[in-house]
Amino acid sequence: MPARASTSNRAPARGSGSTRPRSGSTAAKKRPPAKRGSTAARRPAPKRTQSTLAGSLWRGATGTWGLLARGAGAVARSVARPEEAEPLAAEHRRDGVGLAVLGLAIVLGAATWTDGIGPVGAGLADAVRWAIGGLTAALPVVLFLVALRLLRHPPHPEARGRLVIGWTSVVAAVVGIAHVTGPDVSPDDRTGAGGLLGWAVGSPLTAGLGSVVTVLLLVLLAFFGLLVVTATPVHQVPERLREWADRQLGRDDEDDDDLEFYDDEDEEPAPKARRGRKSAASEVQDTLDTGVIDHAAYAEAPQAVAHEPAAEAVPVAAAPARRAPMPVDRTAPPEDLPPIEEPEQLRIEPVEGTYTLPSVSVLRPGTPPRAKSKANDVAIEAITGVLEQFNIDAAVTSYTRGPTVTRYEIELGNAVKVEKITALTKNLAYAVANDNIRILAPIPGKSAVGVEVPNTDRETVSLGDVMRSQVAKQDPHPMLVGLGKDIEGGFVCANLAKMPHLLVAGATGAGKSSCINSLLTSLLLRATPDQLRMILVDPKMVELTPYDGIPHLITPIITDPKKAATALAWLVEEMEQRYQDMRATGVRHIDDFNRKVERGEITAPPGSERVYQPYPYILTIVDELADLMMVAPRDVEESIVRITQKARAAGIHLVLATQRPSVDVVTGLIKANVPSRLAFSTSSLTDSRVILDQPGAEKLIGMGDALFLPIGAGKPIRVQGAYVSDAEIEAVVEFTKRQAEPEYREEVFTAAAGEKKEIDEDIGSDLELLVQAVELVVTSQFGSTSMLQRKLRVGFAKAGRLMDLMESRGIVGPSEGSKARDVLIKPDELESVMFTLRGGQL
Ligand SMILES: Nc1ncnc2c1ncn2[C@@H]1O[C@H](COP(=O)(O)OP(=O)(O)OP(=O)(O)O)[C@@H](O)[C@H]1O
Repeated sequence: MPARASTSNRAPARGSGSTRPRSGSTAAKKRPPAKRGSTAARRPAPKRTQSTLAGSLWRGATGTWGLLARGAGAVARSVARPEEAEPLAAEHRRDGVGLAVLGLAIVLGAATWTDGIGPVGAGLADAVRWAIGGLTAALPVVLFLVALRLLRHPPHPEARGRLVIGWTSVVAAVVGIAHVTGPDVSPDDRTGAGGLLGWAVGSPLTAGLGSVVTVLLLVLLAFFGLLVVTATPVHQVPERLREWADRQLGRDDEDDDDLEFYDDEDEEPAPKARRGRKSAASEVQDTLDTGVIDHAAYAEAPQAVAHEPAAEAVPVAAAPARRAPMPVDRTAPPEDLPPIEEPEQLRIEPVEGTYTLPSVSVLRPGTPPRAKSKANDVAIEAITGVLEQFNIDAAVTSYTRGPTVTRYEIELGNAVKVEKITALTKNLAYAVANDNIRILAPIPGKSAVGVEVPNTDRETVSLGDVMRSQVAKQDPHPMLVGLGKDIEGGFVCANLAKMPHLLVAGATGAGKSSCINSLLTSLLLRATPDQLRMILVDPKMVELTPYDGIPHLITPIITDPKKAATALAWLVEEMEQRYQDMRATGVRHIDDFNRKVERGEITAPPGSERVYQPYPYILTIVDELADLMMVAPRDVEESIVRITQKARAAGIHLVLATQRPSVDVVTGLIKANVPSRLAFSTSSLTDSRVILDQPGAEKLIGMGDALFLPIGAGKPIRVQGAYVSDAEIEAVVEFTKRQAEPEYREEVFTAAAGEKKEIDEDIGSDLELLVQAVELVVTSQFGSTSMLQRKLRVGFAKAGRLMDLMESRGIVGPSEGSKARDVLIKPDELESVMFTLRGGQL
């Protein structure tokens, strides 16, 4: 249990920061024992056999001499080259220097303030007096403080240069001032004023500038020295003084007894007692060496963990017993369910006869989950080892094992910064031998830091298990889909109608297609064609082929991106139509509309030839958004934005998948309107940011490992995607196909063309001329009317009309007098513009 480590425990760890070996045992291993040991063992044996008295004496003398010589040599070498000698810890060297300075303070104090000192001490005091004059009287106090500082604080090698410059300036200024302002002294006896040093600093300045100016300059030098020593820029002086005063006041409240426990100071801030112990001087120095301390955080830290003090932390071995790793309700074993009988969406008539949903028993069960395995114990040991090596007061208190990763929960001791764990990400990854670890600091909703480590023995989550789980059973909504299992082993389902639109993205091979298969299979298990209609867009031509011919389709699977753009335009029209009906009947959601139509509570207005029918949900799945965005970026983006902004109430939902989550595919507008995101493993942090607006997906490990960010959630949840095999898909699809035929709606492709016909009227007989004009303007990126006159051999009036037609279609900007107009279309968008101009035909 890594409760606060004692000083003796810390020593070797500090050593680890130096170039010397970290632990004694390692040091022992690294020293070359073979040389010393073997030499010592071999040498005496042959000599003992032929010894005489004289010879023995001679050998004894030479041996003793040799030993002494080797000992002296070793000491000399250790002083000269400590890194090659028997290691002396940095702490011991610093303690030695501190004690030596303390000894010097005692000697000088005795020599200066008393008579009880011998000739050596007196001589030393005289020499010091000769060097710095009257300031010698204060030197023992200064040396005492320096000794305290050395003994109580860890070294800060990076501050050494600054401190030397600062203190040199201060000392030079003080002895200089003492020389100028002190009594006149003879060159033979400078002991009264600033001594030899004072004379060296003060006399040249006084000779050149006069004593008043010299004193002023030396005061400035002393001030500069203090600024350097305290690492305080001039503009921060008031702030630092205020902080210092605050600390002084705070310290006055503390119990004086605390001061007695004043011991070593270490990087780890300790609880209240430690704060009390800290002298103002040491706090100032901490501030100087480490930058401004966040005192608010410092004060709050003990409270943050007050409910669970470090002393009561559960030892690692007991951790799993203390916490139930899995919530029972969500991980209850899946069970066979009858098909949903009372769906929320109302039936409509197109399917003749009764439509039976496929049974979920068609889907196979997955690997049985395991609450723990040997791999978990090994990982706990590795993580605990890292915490101990770095002397962090924290412990692995429990863990939750998911199908793909296990999350180890680390609880921190008092006043341990969370950043200390996050800074160790690489060391933790090294210790568990996996570079895909993810740190959650903290775990949302918990006072613990989470370390997610991939399981070496991962489990497959089958869609069958998810759809048979209690979570799925409790919600009979036809749009409920099985997503997978979360990190705690709980099943995760999502209602597509509530999302209301979903972006699925991730690198190739990360598990998107498997996810879309799971979504589609879930829907086929739950929704009849009366409840749900689909438009499937599959520009890759292979991914969605198994679903060809299912009765839920409104159109055959669309593989042509241009046709997909047209279908999206139709969806916009359909949405508007539904809105008009809802407005006319005063309902706000398609579910209410359907319910009221079913009950006969609303009918079409008198005089209208229409008969209201319940509307099915419409789900459009685009398997590769990038392909659509390449063909007709503007139209596709516009349709998607219009659908996503309003379609929720109209029962129209989009699932957009892409393996290229770049900003030109998932544009800002699309992102802003598709609030639910499912990110599979991405190849870069940038991609993760595009999908989730935060990092994380780049740390996923593929094969269905995903981060799910549902609408309104701040933090994504980690989910292992459900897997459904091709055979299972085929079985489900076959079952649905036997029930009913798809009823394709021709208007999906003709409606948009019809709309274009109106545009054609506007263009009239000038279509071919306009097409040529657009081609000219877009390829040359030069919107000039006179160019059109020249190249198309038309008159000024005709060229002007063509230009106006182009302006009305957003191809060129408005007229700017005699200047050429701005061309708003790039050459690579030309094809889609032509397609639109020609009324959706090539
Ligand atoms: N949820 C899952 N559970 C287990 N294995 C999975 C899961 N999802 C994907 N895999 C494995 O990963 C492989 C690739 O997955 P998939 O084809 O879904 O990736 P993709 O992201 O769609 O790739 P692409 O963009 O190239 O189509 C699958 O063949 C399967 O073996």
